[in-house]
Amino acid sequence: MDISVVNALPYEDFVNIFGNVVEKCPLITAAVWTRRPFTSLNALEAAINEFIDALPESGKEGILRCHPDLAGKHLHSGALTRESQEEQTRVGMDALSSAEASQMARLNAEYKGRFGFPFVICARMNDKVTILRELSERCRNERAAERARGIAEVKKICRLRLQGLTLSDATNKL
Ligand SMILES: NC(=O)N[C@H]1NC(=O)NC1=O
Repeated sequence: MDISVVNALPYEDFVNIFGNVVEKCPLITAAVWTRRPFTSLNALEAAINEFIDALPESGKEGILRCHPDLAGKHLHSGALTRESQEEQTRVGMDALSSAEASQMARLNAEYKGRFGFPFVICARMNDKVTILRELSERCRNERAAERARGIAEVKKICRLRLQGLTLSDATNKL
């Protein structure tokens, strides 16, 4: 997909197409539309990252709170966004053994109880073993370090979602 096509999109289309590159945060996409023209997709990604970095810590925590739990109740009820459903399924979060599922539920609850936001990790850059290990280790971090780490993972998820969109039929037909 040519960046000139992206730059020509009215904001309604821009938000429809790119609105979930940060999970359930279309406001970010709507805000960066004003930064057009982008010289490349990397420049669009950079504008999103700058917007996130400029938020107060409460805003960054808000972004984390928009993320569903990994292997949580929404995965099983089919209530996730399409992107999240794909990412979680691809890494086998829907097919955990009962021991893995209960370990994940226990650690997710412990993490949320400690920090007040959910554990976020870029599922597509991990597998279920590394996700469980990271979840267990990151429960021991300080809150500020975890906020920063979670946001770094949000940016990785965003990058992969942007790349996926530029290759997808939806955007190639624009
Ligand atoms: N909680 C969490 O990390 N959620 C996610 N990670 C990811 O790659 N997709 C998600 O929905």
